[in-house]
Amino acid sequence: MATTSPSALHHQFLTSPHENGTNDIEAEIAYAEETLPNLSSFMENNNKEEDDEDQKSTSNKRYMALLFFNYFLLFVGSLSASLMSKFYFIHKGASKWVSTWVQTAGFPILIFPIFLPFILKYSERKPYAGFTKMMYLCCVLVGLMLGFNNLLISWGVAYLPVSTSSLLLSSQLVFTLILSSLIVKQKITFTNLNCVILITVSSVILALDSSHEKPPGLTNKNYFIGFTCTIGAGFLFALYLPVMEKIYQKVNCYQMVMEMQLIMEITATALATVGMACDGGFSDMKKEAESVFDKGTAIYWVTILSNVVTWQCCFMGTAGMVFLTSSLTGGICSTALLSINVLGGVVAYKDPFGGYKAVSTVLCIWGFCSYVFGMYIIRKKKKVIVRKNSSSTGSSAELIPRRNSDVN
Ligand SMILES: Nc1nc2[nH]cnc2c(=O)[nH]1
Repeated sequence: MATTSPSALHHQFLTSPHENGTNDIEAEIAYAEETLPNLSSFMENNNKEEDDEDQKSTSNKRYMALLFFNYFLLFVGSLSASLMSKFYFIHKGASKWVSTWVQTAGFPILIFPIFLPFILKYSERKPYAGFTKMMYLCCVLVGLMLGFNNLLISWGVAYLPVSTSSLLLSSQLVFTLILSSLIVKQKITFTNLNCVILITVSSVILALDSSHEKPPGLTNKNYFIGFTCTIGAGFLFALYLPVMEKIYQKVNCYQMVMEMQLIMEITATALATVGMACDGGFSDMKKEAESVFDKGTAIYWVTILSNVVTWQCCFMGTAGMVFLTSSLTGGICSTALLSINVLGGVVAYKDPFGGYKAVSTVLCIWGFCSYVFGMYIIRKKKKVIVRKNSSSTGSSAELIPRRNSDVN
């Protein structure tokens, strides 16, 4: 526990970077002071909180395991959901409502991570303990936003070639950078700007390469609808991420993130179910299964089930990434995967792979790796400063405010 007063520690902490010459860290700390004017009281609270298990604190033993698990879910979920959605459309599936509904209809899977730890007495916390009415309301509103996003994505995918929709969707990264700087005060740094530019350029190259893939029957009206819907989805997803980060600032346990996700997905599924019921989606599904899908009824249902499960992995991974890192990192990971999904198409469906796609993939991997490396360096520098301060003051307190946007 700290033996020096928080304000003295704070002062000493702010002066130490000069000795190290680590000006970027100094700027980040000054920024933390600006955005958290009551830093001394924050540090007192921080000390009190030390005993509580904060699963998003990077000093938590299980942080890295949870981070890798969520990234694995996002990676596998995004790649397989994109391949399975494509499989549905390639084999004559055509309902926009069905492709919207499958994105969140896997919400019952969330019951396992939410209730099993309590039932098996692994955790003493009762599911939904500590939830306020406001939190429920926020989850329902975010769920509606997610439901509209899924609907817009389905309209975009139905009308536009994959290349065009992936180009338009990559605009979500620029929106995410802007909206997260407004909503959660995400700092715009060289590292994140460089990554946003490289991944956006990578998608532009990809789209330019395959712009000739425009289907012959696509009318101007449908092109306009697809274009507007995809840009709208990019904007909604870019809003969804920092809004989730804002909500998670009040949360320090992963289980609560899954509980919130369950409410959001039930709301999004309810929206899609109403749409399905009003617009003949359920009868479309039956008709497609019995006579339209060219791989037969059994494979149709397997495709629907695979879509449900893979989309679920994708959303669980996204929520976990935003909780453990930040909305911008979550957005970067999701958008970088859009380009990687193209490689999935090359391997699974023998899509052509030329020079443009190769350059695009290299840029995307470069942008993503340089971002991860930049984050690693910043964390390492911060650890050194904290250790120096701890040894010179005898304090064991974690002096850097644990605010994800500052780090990510
Ligand atoms: N708009 C949008 N919706 C998604 N749903 C899952 N991933 C994404 C994404 O990257 N963008």
